[in-house]
Amino acid sequence: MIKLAKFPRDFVWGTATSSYQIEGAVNEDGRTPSIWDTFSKTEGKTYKGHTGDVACDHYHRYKEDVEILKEIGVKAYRFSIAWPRIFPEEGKYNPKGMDFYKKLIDELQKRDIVPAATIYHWDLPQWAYDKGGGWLNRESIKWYVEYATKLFEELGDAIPLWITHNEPWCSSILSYGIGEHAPGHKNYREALIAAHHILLSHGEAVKAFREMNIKGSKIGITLNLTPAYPASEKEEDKLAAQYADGFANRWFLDPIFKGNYPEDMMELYSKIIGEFDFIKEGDLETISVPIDFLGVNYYTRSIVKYDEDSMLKAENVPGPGKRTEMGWEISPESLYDLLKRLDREYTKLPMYITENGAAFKDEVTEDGRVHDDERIEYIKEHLKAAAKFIGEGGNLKGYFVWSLMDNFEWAHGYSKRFGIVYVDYTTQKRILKDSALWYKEVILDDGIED
Ligand SMILES: OC[C@H]1NNC[C@@H](O)[C@@H]1O
Repeated sequence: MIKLAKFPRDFVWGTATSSYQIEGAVNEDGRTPSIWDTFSKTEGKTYKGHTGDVACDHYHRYKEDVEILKEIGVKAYRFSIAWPRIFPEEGKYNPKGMDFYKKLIDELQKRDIVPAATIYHWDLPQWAYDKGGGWLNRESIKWYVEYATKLFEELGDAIPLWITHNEPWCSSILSYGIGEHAPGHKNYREALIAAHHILLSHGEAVKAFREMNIKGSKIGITLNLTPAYPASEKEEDKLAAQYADGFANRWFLDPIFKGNYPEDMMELYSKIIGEFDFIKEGDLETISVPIDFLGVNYYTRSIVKYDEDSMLKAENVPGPGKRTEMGWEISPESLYDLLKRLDREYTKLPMYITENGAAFKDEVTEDGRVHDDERIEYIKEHLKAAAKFIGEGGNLKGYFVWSLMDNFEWAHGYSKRFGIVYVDYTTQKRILKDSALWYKEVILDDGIED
């Protein structure tokens, strides 16, 4: 068989999840509600009112799930830590909450699986939101640094890869501006304030991490990035793509890697939100403190045409490619373009694809299997794009499939399945889909064969 794409021997093959999406046990061992507990219980916010109350019951089944990770043969496992388990109230540390993660890490270490921990994957403690709107309150930075510092103290060098935030675009723009995610605000000025404080909290946590000098551990941030393409060669469509790129990507990449917000977007946004009075002296220096790696979450691209009436002067145009169950166009070549652009314009640091994957209509067939050929094809094509980038000298060090298992897909509830492991939510039975069996072979071969 010919090898389609070969990866380095030390390439980090992984899968990813997050606390609120898989753990359940929302009232156990001292955990208090997060904004997602509140949001998912608010009428009309999630598909059929689905919540993370039980999810995949991972809090009780973590040993079984780590055994599945071993069976698939992953080298690393990316999970997130639930802030409301660690600090159920402001300033009140909860050791029982930390114990769960110590047991999870212990199970991973016993199987030589590298833990990669995301500090914040959207489950802000409700108490933080109740104090001035959570990320709208500049005090959130202090609360976050206290939380992160406790994690560094208790888990420190047991976690070789620390990720400060997952997708700040989602925890700010989607959550405070568009309103699709918790806390469900629809105020663009608030969205930019939240984004600024989240980025500041990232920088302050990196500074705290450096002061603790944790041997063998690295720290970075994960951004969801969506390359934007003009619908035509018309200048106005190119301008639309520039704004769409600024909206999705540069508003976060520039402060982190260039120490400034993008001028064109500042100008565009100033017409909408007025003064940027929430940006204080020294903030951008903090946000742009050096990190060790960049996590890239990639799913799809956008194609836009000029639209005079829209805030961003851009209107999405459907692409020609096939779509996933999320309606996202499948565009592996755009992942290659994205990685090349990051390398060219932003950073030579190591990068990890910390999420890539797809939702498809998965069914358990007569044979008790899930023949998810579309997901295999999706992952294969994106791995080929990654291999091409590496082959050209790109500093890509790893790839984490989103997701290890089907889980709570936020506003879509359990209606969208991203896992390479199927979860029967009535029995909590796990079934390795064909994609998990295929991924196992890819990991064994460090490469893809057709
Ligand atoms: O939409 C799929 C995934 N995208 N990134 C963040 C995760 O929490 C989502 O489930």
